[in-house]
Amino acid sequence: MPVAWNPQARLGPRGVGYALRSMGSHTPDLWPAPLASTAVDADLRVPGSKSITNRALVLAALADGPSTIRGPLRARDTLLMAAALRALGVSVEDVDDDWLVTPGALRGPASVDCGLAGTVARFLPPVAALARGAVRFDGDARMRERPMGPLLEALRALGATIEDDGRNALPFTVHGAGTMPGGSVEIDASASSQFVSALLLAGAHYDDGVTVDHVGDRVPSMPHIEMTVSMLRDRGVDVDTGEPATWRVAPGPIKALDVAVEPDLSNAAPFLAAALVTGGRVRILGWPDQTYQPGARLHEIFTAMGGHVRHDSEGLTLRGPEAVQGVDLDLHDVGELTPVVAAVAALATGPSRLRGVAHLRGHETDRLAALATELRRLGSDVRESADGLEIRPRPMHGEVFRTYGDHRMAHAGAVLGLVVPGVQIENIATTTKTLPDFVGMWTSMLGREAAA
Ligand SMILES: O=C(O)C1=C[C@@H](OP(=O)(O)O)[C@@H](O)[C@H](O)C1
Ligand SMILES: C=C(OP(=O)(O)O)C(=O)O
Repeated sequence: MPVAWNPQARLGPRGVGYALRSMGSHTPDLWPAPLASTAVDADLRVPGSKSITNRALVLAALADGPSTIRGPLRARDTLLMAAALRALGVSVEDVDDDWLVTPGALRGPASVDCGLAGTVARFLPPVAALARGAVRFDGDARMRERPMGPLLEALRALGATIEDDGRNALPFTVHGAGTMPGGSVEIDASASSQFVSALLLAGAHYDDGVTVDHVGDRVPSMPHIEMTVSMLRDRGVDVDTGEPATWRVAPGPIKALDVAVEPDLSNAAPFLAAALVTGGRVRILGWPDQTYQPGARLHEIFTAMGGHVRHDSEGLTLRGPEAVQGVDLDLHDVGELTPVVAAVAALATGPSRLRGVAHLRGHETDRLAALATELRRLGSDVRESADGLEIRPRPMHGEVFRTYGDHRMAHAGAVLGLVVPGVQIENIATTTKTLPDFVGMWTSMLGREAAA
């Protein structure tokens, strides 16, 4: 019989009692999350960053010559981006593990499937406005609900013709005229930093460039905008960030550039969390010295939760503590880390407050509602506020953990399943959005064969 996990028990999450779990047959769409029979001890390499790969693809498509993207992520979000660029007339060829991107005249008619990728849905309409012809955008049912309005309005103000059904959301058609006037625009980017990144990525090809003024509540995920600015500057684009909440991209060429993609540090989060909650050790190989990825904050966050983190030339190593500590954190800048941090918080010895992340309600699912529901289902005491979660750890028990088509919900469930017997994750395949083989990596981290 499965035993319940109890944060108050002195045994702590490393207790051998967790190791027992029925290995019987399971419903095909439910993945029995493996328990850690001992403290995790592993060295891992995670695939390339989604955010860097998709920016590199867009910039290579707009560049003045061919670019090689080394070690790109090949997962649903980036394969959709590559397919969309091909549909627009760009050549994206596989060369061993790399992608060779050769720009072509952007043209419609074309159809773009955004799937559930915010980066595809937000970064490509400003590019499609530069194409000659009609470019139709659509995506998964949930992508039709994710915020798009401020970006579409901004593009219209900059000279684009966009036809939609009056909801200012997917599906819509961008009628590209081959050129875009550009200029200055105000936008409320409080729902997504991707609105700003999108305008900056294409803006150098607009006749007057683009000046984006954010008006509204603070912009989330600022490191992702800094990543955009830095990748533009690496390609010779003049970006002025002198005034707060204003970005100006001067018109001009985007230089072709060969780049190596950093590992995806947000996807490293569940693996590092595995060391934290089992009192083990995980090293992520090739952790960059300098990065704009939000995962850089994991060092500080997991240290605050009791982990011992060391970054050296080999990678980033996390050693788990005897007991995980609760935290009070503003995750506004690094919202995509929230699901995994919430899972660890539910396994802590004290309460946690995660705040500043109202924009997560517009992500792959309403992540605040989803986390509150699923953590409660397993036994936690969770209070959902407008912009965050308060989590009071309680003894947890095995249950179905629903993912709502959200890869990071699946990561959160897997972390819980390491120490809570009997957790079954619905639709683990949703992890392929940004990681081609989460199950394989997870089970090999635990020294097991993949069973899904
Ligand atoms: O630009 C990017 O690559 C991203 C920006 C962020 O979006 P939001 O600002 O909408 O949170 C982040 O959550 C997303 O995973 C990736
Ligand atoms: C919010 C996320 O994705 P997207 O790029 O689809 O917005 C995410 O990966 O956590």
